[in-house]
Amino acid sequence: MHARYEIQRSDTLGRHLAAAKDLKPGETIISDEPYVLGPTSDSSLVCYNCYLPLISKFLVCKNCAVAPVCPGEGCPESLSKKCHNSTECELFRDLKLTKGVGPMTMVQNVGSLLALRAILKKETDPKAWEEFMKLETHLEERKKSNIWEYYENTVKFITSLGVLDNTQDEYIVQKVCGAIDVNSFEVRGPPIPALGYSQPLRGVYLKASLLTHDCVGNTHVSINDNNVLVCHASMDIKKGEVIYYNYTDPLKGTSLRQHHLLVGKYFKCNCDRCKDCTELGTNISSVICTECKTGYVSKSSDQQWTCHDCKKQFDHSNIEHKVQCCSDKFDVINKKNEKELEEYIRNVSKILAPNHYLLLEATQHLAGVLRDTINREPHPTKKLMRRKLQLCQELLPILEKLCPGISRTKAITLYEIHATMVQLAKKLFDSREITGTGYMDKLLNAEKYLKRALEMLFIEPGNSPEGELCAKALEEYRALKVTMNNVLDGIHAEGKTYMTTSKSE
Ligand SMILES: C[S@@+](CC[C@H](N)C(=O)[O-])C[C@H]1O[C@@H](n2cnc3c(N)ncnc32)[C@H](O)[C@@H]1O
Repeated sequence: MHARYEIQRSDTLGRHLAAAKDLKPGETIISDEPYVLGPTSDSSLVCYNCYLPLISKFLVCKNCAVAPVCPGEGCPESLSKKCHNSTECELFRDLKLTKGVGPMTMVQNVGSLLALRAILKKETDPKAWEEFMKLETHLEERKKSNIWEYYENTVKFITSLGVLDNTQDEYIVQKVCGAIDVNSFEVRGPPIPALGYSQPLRGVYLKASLLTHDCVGNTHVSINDNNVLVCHASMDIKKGEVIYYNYTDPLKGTSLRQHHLLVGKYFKCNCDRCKDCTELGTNISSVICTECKTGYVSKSSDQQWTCHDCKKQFDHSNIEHKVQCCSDKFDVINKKNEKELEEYIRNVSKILAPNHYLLLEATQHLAGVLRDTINREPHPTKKLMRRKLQLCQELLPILEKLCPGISRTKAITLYEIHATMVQLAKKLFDSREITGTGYMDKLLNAEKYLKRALEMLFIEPGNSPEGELCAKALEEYRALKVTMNNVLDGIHAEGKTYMTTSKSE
């Protein structure tokens, strides 16, 4: 395979990746095995082998007699990744024999397992360790912050094991913790049986850790069941252009994204979106002007809140207090309750710009609640379907701007639009509110959304929720084709020919 990227270095970005050739959307740029994988630093006890939570009982690995593992029959067969592998097991056995390390020490230090595993690679994979130690750590900034103190327990624990051999133990352990914090990716843990969710893990990937950030990325990253990270181009990337990955949530406003980057990654983002107070015309952080009542008030780079239309300037504490009140209100409402979400949207729409991130978040929750109701009820109403469709269609143009090209949230939104269009069209046809031709028009329109969703979902790993959605969407695509043929047959049976009457909805 020809190299798709090259490593470059600049004063502002440090080491980063640039395209070594023109890259097409969906093209694989990086495929990367984890250097290290493990529980987060604030994790409760999990099995060292499969990462399922150990709630009240656990066994100890038979060989090393140190690592806490699943009780009963052991780890589920399907989770055969063996994260507590034979190399680690032997190292732990040595620690038991030479240092008297017991299982309770490991139980108490599950939050330091990732750092310990990263350090043990020094012996087992010295070349990778060398690369790992070159990662950005921001050690000087960390020394001056609470994070240094936060990791003191990890320093104590690892030092007590005697796995490092010099007086620089504290420095090395803090450096390892810094490299993990600055460079790790969130990895989905195994689904917890009966609960249906997974605990997040963290993984460091040496190649992917060189991806630099932009609030509008040009890549799509997924991590498959074997914990292999795959980075695809999400749009056209020309040879020589920087390859970006968005470290933050694209549906959050600039202040929140910048705070996240500053606190967790130690830099101030200066991308085009961050420099534009309208955030690419979305006004995702803006409020409605109380002076002219129609314009949007946004914060410019000089921290001044100004109405784009009437130019009135507002006191920052006043606006920020208003937004904070809307955010506090959102925190306390029941996000599974349709009425509460509708009321919240109605109330804050009087204060916040229509695409404000708080409204987008409420919209996403409400669309999810409506989806569940529509799929659960035997006879969901058209009103419910139309409302869900409206919410998803409001979200789509924002996603097109903030996540151009291939995007997971966009794929899910497109899929949901298609699903509701199909359900609504069937209901209208069954109640004879539309003719066969009208039904066909609506199905063709839904098919366009489904095809776009599928184009994006195809690159998702098989066993991820998105991969499962891809399989479901493919089934529904086949079923849609069958329905369309049946509808066409019905039209022909009436002696008519089908000619589309609408372009799109
Ligand atoms: C995951 S590392 C990326 C590789 C890193 N540049 C290096 O030299 O090893 C993340 C760090 O890269 C730097 N970085 C990434 N994106 C940046 C950006 N858009 N502007 C400034 N610095 C950035 C920051 O120092 C950040 O903490």
